[in-house]
Amino acid sequence: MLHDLFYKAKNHFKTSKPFVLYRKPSESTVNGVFQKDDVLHYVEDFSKTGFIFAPFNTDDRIVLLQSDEKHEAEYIASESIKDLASLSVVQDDAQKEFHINLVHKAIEAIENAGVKKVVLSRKLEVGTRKSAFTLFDALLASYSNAFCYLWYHPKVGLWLGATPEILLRTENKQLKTMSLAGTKKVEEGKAPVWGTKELEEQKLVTDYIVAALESSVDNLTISETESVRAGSLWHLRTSVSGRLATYNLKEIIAALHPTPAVCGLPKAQAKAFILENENYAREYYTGFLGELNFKEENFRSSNRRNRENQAYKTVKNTTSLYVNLRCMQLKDKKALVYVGGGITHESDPEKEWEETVAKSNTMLKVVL
Ligand SMILES: C=C(O[C@@H]1C=C(C(=O)O)C=C[C@H]1O)C(=O)O
Repeated sequence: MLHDLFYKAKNHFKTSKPFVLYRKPSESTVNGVFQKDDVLHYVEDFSKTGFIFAPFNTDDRIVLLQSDEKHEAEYIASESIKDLASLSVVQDDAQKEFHINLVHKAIEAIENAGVKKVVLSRKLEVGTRKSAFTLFDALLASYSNAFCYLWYHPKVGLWLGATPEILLRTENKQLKTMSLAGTKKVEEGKAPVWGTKELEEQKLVTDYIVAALESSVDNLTISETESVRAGSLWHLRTSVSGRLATYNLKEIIAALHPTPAVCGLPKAQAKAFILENENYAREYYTGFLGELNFKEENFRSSNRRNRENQAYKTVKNTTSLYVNLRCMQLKDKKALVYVGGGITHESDPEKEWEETVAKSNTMLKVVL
């Protein structure tokens, strides 16, 4: 039962032991991975099994939560959670001015320094008395097609999120990823109409992913681009899939992360711009998280005529990683909410600010 899973996680939290609770997009199972001690393990070569939590900056190390115990429970919507109200958050004028100046600076770098796209972000803080578990429950209730999680390590912190973006999924050598970018607010009853700015910035991401995978993935298939809804926002999404020539996760992740959906193009220049000009550390925001090398058992039976019923087992190696977006960190009774957006030569600074405000509502709706 979900109650028992939460109870177990709460005990882990009280005794300062690492755990993660998560539900994959459009699934009803809530999974729990529990580590028995508070050792901080790191990913070395992506060969181990566990739940990983990676920062934006690839110079920093990736945390591996060891899967000493795993439990799961079915999510049943709780009656107590009402539809989320629309929000009015007091605007932070200083942050707005800083962000708009930052966007201007990026547009200058795009016009003069050969940068094509850079994703700029900020962190906002709001007080909250709600517990991490209440917030996670609200995420589960509100965002059924997102990857919802609550992650804790006493030596790292407490993070929650509801992300719409897959970094990659592998099932043995079969690989799936996506290019997700471009943002529009949902107007109920209306289909989104995309402008060239969004179409171009999303295509940059698709082209980058295809180029990054081309040499190591066979039968690369690229879907049509479609509009997908994430809470009260629309995004553009193209799915990319294929078969890995050799199973080398380290190489594939290094080729993909950080994609221009969260960093920019060219990658090194955009990353340098971000690290130099955003006035805070992203930490795990725009990093990635999820299951690494989980074993999935499949039972198949072949009942040919009246022969003996042979059941046999195949074991699949699966990895499911998500980009850490629409997320927050809980610290000292405060929610630190992280939001950003892609800047191109067509960006309007005021609109870019508004886009970050709209994205912040995904978390603020459950916090406030
Ligand atoms: C950077 C964020 O989102 C990313 C940027 C988007 C954009 O620029 O339109 C859209 C989806 C994500 O790829 C965020 O949510 O903070």
